[in-house]
Amino acid sequence: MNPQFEPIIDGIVNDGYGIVDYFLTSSEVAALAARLHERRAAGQFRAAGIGNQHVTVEHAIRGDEILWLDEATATPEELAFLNRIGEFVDYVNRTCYLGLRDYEFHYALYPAGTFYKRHLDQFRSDSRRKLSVICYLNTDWQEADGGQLALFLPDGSSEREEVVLPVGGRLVCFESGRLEHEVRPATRERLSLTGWLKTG
Ligand SMILES: O=C(O)CCC(=O)C(=O)O
Ligand SMILES: [Fe+2]
Repeated sequence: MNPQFEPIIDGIVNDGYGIVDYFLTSSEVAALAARLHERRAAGQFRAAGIGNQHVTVEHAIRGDEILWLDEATATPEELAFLNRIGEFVDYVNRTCYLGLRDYEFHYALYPAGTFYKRHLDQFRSDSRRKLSVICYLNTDWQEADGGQLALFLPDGSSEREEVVLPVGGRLVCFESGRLEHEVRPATRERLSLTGWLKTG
């Protein structure tokens, strides 16, 4: 029983999503946010696209800029993050038999006023993404800053909305093929590491 991993799994099983605060310490959040800003200043970020076969940039759907993490060029704090995710993957495989084999993560930066409209994370042509994981890298995020992640949870024949503030160090996880969600606009830049735990 892992005190950080177990509540995430419990949340997914019981509520349709898992959430844990302080997955990252405030110094880890600050270090990763600093790496993000350095890499963006170095021109490594690109506007995020839609789709996986024909990728297009559609600002009316999503306005974030992203950079995929690559172990080969990762800094110590990025490697520490990926290793922690690797431990979570091993834990999920020991306790849930999802058969996860791989994971991929990108930094995301939403400039103030940008958003990501309601969507599912699984591609129609590729169902290997099993769990979506988002870890926020914001310092001092307040309710008035906006930028909520809204989760649309099935509730009998209708649905219920849960909103999550992108507080630094907080991790949210849900089933990629099941849970529709959206990112609401914020009044300030909104930072995260977002990724997918995949089969095959
Ligand atoms: O940043 C978030 O809260 C969610 C991001 C998201 O939905 C995605 O990148 O697919
Ligand atoms: Fe998403």
